[in-house]
Amino acid sequence: MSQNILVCGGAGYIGSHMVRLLRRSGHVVTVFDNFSQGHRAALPDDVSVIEGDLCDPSALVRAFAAGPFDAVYHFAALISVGESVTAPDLYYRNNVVGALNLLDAMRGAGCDRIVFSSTAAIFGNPETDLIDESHRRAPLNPYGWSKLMMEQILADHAHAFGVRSVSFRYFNAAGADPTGAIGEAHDPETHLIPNILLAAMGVRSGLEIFGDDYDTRDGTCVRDYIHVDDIASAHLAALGLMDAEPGAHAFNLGNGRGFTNLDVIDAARDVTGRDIPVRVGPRRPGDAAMLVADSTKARNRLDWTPEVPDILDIMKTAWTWHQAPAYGPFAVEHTAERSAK
Ligand SMILES: NC(=O)c1ccc[n+]([C@@H]2O[C@H](COP(=O)([O-])OP(=O)(O)OC[C@H]3O[C@@H](n4cnc5c(N)ncnc54)[C@H](O)[C@@H]3O)[C@@H](O)[C@H]2O)c1
Ligand SMILES: O=c1ccn([C@@H]2O[C@H](COP(=O)(O)OP(=O)(O)O[C@H]3O[C@H](CO)[C@H](O)[C@H](O)[C@H]3O)[C@@H](O)[C@H]2O)c(=O)[nH]1
Repeated sequence: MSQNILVCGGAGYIGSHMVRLLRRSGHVVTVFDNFSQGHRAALPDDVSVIEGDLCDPSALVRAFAAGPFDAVYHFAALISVGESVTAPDLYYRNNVVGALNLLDAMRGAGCDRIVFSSTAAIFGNPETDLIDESHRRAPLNPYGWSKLMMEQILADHAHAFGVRSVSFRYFNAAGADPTGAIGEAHDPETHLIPNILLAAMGVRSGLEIFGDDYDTRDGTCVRDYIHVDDIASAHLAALGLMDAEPGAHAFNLGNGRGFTNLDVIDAARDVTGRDIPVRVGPRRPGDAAMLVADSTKARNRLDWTPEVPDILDIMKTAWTWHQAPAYGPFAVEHTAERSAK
C-alpha cells in the first residue's frame, strides 16, 4: 500500500538513493533538507521538496503541515568522524538537538514512526571480530556519541510516547545507483572510496592513508563496505516491522567482510585500471581500528539480503558515478578532465 513518507536529509548521498527506492515502490515522498550537503539535482521531479533546517522548529512545523505522513526517514546529520572530534558542539546541536526537534514535530503532528540512521561508530573498538547488536557500545568520537544518544532517546520515546522506530547502524556506505544518475558528492569529501577514485581520476594528487600502525593485517584500518541501495532496501523493510511490532528496534547493516584500507585501494586499482598514488600520514583522530558487522538479525527479522555484496561490484558502481558526476564539487573538474583528453 502506498504510504506518505517524509525523508529528512533526502537530498544527501544515502537519502537520495532511499528517495528513488521509495518512488520505485510506489510511495509518495516529501524531502526536508537544508542543502548544506544535499543536492537538488539528486532528487527526481516527482517528489515535493521543503528547504529547512532541523534546528529551526518553525521549519519543521511547516514540513509537517504538508502531511499527514505515515512515517519519517531521518538521514539528516553531520557525518564526519574526524570533524566531530574538533567541533563536538556542531555535532551535538545538529544530530541530537535537531533530531529532538524532529521528534517533537512528529508528536505534534501525530506521526509515530521513524527510521533512524545510526552508525557502526557507536561501538568503538570492538571486542569481537564481528559486531552484532548485543555488542558493548563505547563510541570513540562525538559523532558516534550523538548517534548513540539518539538511539537512547528513541527507546525512551517508545516507552513514554509510543513512538515506533528502527535504528540502522550502517557500517561503511559505498557505491552508487547502478545507472550512474546519482552518487556520493560531499564537500569536503572525507570518505575513503570517493577519495581513492578522485585520486584515480587525477582530480586529487593522490590518496593519504590515515595511519598504517594499527593492530590489523597490514596496519591500516579495516571496514565493512555496504552498497547504498542495500541500505535503502533494509529501510524499506522497516516499514513492515514498525507496523507489526511496536517499540524501538535496532539492526547492524554490513556485509560481514572486513577490508583494510590497502585492500580497498587494490580493489580500486582493479576496477579503474589506473595508477593511484598513495602516501601514509598520521592516524585520524576518532578512528576505530576495525569495524565489521554481523547482520544476521537484519537478514532474519527483515528478510533482508544484500544484492551487491562484492567489494568489486560496489566499487564499479562508485566508479561509474565518479567518472561523470551530474552534480557536486567535482562535477566541473571531471568535465574539464574529460574535455582535456
Ligand atoms: N555515509 C556513511 O558511510 C554512513 C555510515 C553510517 C551512518 N551514516 C548516517 O547516514 C545518514 C546519511 O549519511 P550521508 O552519507 O547520506 O550524508 P549526507 O551528508 O550526504 O546527507 C545528509 C543530508 O542531510 C542534510 N542535513 C544535514 N543537517 C541538516 C539539518 N540540520 N537540517 C536539514 N537537513 C540537514 C544535508 O544537506 C544532506 O543532504 C547520516 O545520518 C549519517 O550519519 C552514514
Ligand atoms: O582520505 C582518506 C579517507 C579515509 N581514510 C581511512 O579510510 C577508513 C574509512 O574512512 P571513511 O571516512 O570512509 O569512513 P569512516 O569509517 O570513518 O566513517 C563512516 O562510517 C562510520 C561508521 O563506521 C560513520 O557512520 C561515518 O558517517 C561514515 O563516514 C578510515 O580508516 C579512514 O581513516 C583514509 O585513510 N584516507
